[in-house]
Amino acid sequence: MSEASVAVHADADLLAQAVAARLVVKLLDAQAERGQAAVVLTGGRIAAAVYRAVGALPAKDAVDWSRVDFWWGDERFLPAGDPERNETQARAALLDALPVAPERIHPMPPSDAGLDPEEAAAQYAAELARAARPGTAALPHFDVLMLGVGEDGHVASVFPEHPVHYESRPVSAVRGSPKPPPVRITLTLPTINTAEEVWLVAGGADKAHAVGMALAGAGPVQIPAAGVQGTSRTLWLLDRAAAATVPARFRSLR
Ligand SMILES: O=C1O[C@H](COP(=O)(O)O)[C@@H](O)[C@H](O)[C@H]1O
Repeated sequence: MSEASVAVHADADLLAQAVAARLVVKLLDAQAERGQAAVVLTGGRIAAAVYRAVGALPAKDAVDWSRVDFWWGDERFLPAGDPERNETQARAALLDALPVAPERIHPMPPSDAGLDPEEAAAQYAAELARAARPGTAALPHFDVLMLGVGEDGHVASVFPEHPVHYESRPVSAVRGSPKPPPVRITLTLPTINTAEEVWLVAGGADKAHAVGMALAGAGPVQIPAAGVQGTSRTLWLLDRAAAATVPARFRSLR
């Protein structure tokens, strides 16, 4: 497990551009090492800005997008194509414009697929297991997993004090989400923490309290972002407003 590090950018626009540039480089490095790459996408406002920024980068054409697997960290359990789905957002902001391999896009099941949320979560866990190295793991290798951070400190759809914290399966249905919509599907924190690199991306003053609490060592049940650690790297990517209460010991890393 890795120690957290923090990078701060002047504003949300520069943050999105910097994360986009990092993502392209990370995918290039992964493809150079492994011949392919796997990224776990997130949802929310800053994520959409990052996806748009990737789409605008000339260097994106250096990535072999047909050898990138796209997974999701969480999903709002809504019908296919609903604009509030994280999948719909990522497709519109980036994936539809890239030469991706359709079979390497792995959205979480929508609510109109004939499955209840628990069945949908189990189906996603089975899809992850199929992509794992046979006999060695229940999950694929994730080169980078991106997370937004909620004002309450939630990551993916792991919310403060929610029973999902006690779920032992790798993917969980979430009922009674405090943020709409109330039904969701999420990777659990132990699953998130199998990723090689986890990037927590947050912009705006409304995120400052949660970011500060997480980096100050809050408990993960109270502030789920505090429970996130990549196996090689845990990187907080912030704008100045979101970084306002980052503890002093991280300041030299800015
Ligand atoms: O509902 C969700 O919210 C968070 C954060 O979204 P933001 O708009 O406040 O940045 C997001 O990371 C998560 O994937 C999503 O389902």
